Amino acid sequence: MAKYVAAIDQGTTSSRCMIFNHAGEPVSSSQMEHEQIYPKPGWVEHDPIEIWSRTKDVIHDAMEKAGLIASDIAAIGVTNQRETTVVWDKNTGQPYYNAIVWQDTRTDKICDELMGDEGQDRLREQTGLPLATYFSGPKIKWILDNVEGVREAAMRGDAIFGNMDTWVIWKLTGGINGGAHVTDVTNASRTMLMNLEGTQWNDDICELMDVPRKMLPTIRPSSDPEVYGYTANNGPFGGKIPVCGDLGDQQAATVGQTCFSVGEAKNTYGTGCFMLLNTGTEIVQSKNGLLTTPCYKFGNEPTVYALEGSIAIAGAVVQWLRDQMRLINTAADVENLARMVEDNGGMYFVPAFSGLFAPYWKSDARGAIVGMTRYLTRGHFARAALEAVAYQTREVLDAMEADSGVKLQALKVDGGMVANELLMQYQADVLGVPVTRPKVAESTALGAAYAAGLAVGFWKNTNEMRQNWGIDKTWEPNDDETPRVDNYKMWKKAVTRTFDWVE
Ligand SMILES: Nc1ncnc2c1ncn2[C@@H]1O[C@H](COP(=O)(O)OP(=O)(O)O)[C@@H](O)[C@H]1O
Ligand SMILES: O=P(O)(O)OC[C@H](O)CO
Repeated sequence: MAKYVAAIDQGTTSSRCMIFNHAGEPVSSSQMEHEQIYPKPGWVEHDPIEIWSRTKDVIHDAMEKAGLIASDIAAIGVTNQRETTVVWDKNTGQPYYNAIVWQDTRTDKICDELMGDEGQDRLREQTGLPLATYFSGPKIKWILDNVEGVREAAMRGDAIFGNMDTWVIWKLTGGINGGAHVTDVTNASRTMLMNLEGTQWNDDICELMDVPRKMLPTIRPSSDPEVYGYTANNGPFGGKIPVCGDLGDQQAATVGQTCFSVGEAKNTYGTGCFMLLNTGTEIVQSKNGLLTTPCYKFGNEPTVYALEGSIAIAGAVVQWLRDQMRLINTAADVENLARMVEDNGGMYFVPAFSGLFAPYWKSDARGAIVGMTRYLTRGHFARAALEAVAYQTREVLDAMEADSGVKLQALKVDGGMVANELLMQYQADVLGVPVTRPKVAESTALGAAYAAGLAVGFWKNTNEMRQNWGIDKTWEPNDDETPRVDNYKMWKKAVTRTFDWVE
């Protein structure tokens, strides 16, 4: 009897393989970063071949560390950076172009044209999303319009599209030898080509964006007892295992944090930062700049939806301080550097590197550092960068409370940045509610494992998963009102300085 479930988490910064036992505890883990490619200002790409190669490496490594073979694994779940777009030749397995990453802003003109006179919310009712560079539909159009021969190949049925979930599942289940070309409702929705209601491709929007319908994957449940496909004997797991869980990474973290009831929310601090609030089977349209998105669909049960506050730059600002500014050597160093100063010294850093996402949706905003004086030191840069993550989260939480009428009592957090204790305390101070980190902070991978395990009966129901959740640490808000009131007011003022920058 297989005692474990494997999860592959293909994130913006790295790819991970984690193996969990029935108690939802990680028994093995392996992670590798991949290259971030910046060909022009505002453009961000990944190499899909490098990503698949890293994925295979982390699978081998995680299996080897735990001394496991394929028959020990009951099921595999995949979770992924959402929206990032790959178009490849199904006969050769070769991508026609690098993956265009969710943060990439090259489709701003395409989005402007698509808006026409109707504005940013033209497709919001059907898709739950504003027209923005973030989503895959316009990225597919860019590849079809700009890479020679791809449109013709798509018309012939040779060029196929996928987000990273689709790419990884296709590869895992055999690739050119009959790999499954599938996605799940959570990922499909982020293309802007899917109807929220009914969770099917919308032919009118496909036509509007000039995307041939036949290049799109089949939309399946996030946890699918019918199984997307099986790993090949000569694949990285070395044997036949059902691949039957697929969730966008933010939805996976919501599942991993066991937010199964209406009104439960989590916030994940990775490259970006994403807060999701479970709204049940009801589709709640946002009036305050949030997204409406499927949260998960388990088998034949109805789709559960969420309100989402997406922040483009969170951990990415720390990477930028490390890789481009060379202020720190490792991401973790940012905490010590920030602790060298008492406060932000009046400096506010709005990292609108990819424009501003929720709640503003301004593609033409760009980053700004304001309030600078000669008093400031390197420590203030680190401090202001971390504070920016906390203020952006407050903006999203305010919007979520306004949209849902739910007053959050505590915030469940996870992701790479929650190792940063200074940030977590400041987050509690800015929000005025406790912030809680679970025992397993890799909620994203755990959520993908839960989706796959549920499909094969490894976990019987969501109650079993809830029992696995436990608290590692809680940060209580400080009594001092300054961060909540005065600093947040200055942050709001700083944000306005980034608007309308791109001509
Ligand atoms: N101790 C830390 N303090 C602040 N940021 C951190 C810390 N550790 C990691 N990070 C940031 O967290 C991000 C990685 O988190 P992760 O959840 O793995 O992201 P992703 O899923 O987007 O690849 C990186 O952007 C990194 O800069
Ligand atoms: O890779 P992450 O964790 O920053 O998540 C990226 C999101 O899925 C983008 O929508």
